[in-house]
Amino acid sequence: MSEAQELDKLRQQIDSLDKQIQELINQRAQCAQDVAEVKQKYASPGEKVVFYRPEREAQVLRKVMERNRGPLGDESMARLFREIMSQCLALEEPLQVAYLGPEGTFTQQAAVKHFGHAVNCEGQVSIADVFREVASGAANYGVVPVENSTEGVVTHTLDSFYDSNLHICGEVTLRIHHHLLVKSEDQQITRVYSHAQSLGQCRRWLDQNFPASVERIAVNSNAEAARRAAAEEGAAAIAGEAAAELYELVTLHANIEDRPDNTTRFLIIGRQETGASGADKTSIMVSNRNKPGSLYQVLAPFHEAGVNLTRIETRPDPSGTWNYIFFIDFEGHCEDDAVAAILKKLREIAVDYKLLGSYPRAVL
Ligand SMILES: O=C(O)C(=O)C[C@]1(C(=O)O)C=C[C@@H](O)C=C1
Repeated sequence: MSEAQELDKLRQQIDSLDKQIQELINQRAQCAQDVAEVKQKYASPGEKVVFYRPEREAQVLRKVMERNRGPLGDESMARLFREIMSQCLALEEPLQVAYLGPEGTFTQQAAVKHFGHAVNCEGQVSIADVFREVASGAANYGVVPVENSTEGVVTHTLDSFYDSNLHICGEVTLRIHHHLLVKSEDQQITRVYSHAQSLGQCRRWLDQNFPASVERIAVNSNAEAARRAAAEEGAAAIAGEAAAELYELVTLHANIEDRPDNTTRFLIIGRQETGASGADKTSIMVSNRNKPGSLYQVLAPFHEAGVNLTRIETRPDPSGTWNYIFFIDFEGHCEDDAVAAILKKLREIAVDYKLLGSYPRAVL
């Protein structure tokens, strides 16, 4: 057989498989439409039907990864299903998602990683605006950064939960690669723009590669930094690929983050609580009297029940000087017996306590 004949034979196979895949995807989409009808049928009069089910999506993606035998990798296969499910959900209800913008930020990338491409993403100016959009119902869900493996906590996000009734219904993690971006290669760089967190994530690289006379200027977002680098002579930006593409910048140095495993975790916030997926996390905020042993009192129930803490963060309590709020993340769902018993104990002993949400552990 000639090359052309061999290729023709294989391509016929691909055409036939594509036809079957396409038919199956449409059958799946039809099922999702039927699911939507069932959800509507059983809703109480006047109840707002919740079409998006994060726990079910996490289960679907985990199953895809578990049964995958290749040659496509587990994550690549899950990303394909992520998109199929995104399109299926859009048939049930087109979701509005508010994210910390503007366009080109890592938070936008996180939103797409979590929801797929079939949602309407709207960039917001601040974390407070993301919370407001979701609380007012203008957006179904919001995406905000909460911590970075190099620079630590995003305090605005944690503080926003203090007087909000929104729930955490998901998390996404994103490997963050920063690049030094310029409008053209042949200019003298006199200042570098970026978000304060990103300047921190590239501190050592900046120290080694630029003299102190090159100003480091913190701006609202990496995308705003890229916009300035595109507009101003002598300016460079530290930002990601999406911002570089959006503002047509040249990458002078790639991957300049100090730590190669630099990762940011984002939260999905919404107005509904999320059911158990089988591999979940719970986030709470709790404060106790400022006296010896008060943190121990809060943590003891976790130790006694053998429940693993994944993070603990302390923030000043806005209602009293030198009082503190602990933000605690741990494994398990608030419907699990062991977790429910811990939460009951905390409600009894703590001065203030709020369940921020139980949600599926990040799959992708
Ligand atoms: O199972 C559901 O509740 C569905 O609506 C179906 C489906 C899917 O396509 O698998 C779509 C959207 C939901 O967020 C979860 C899953």
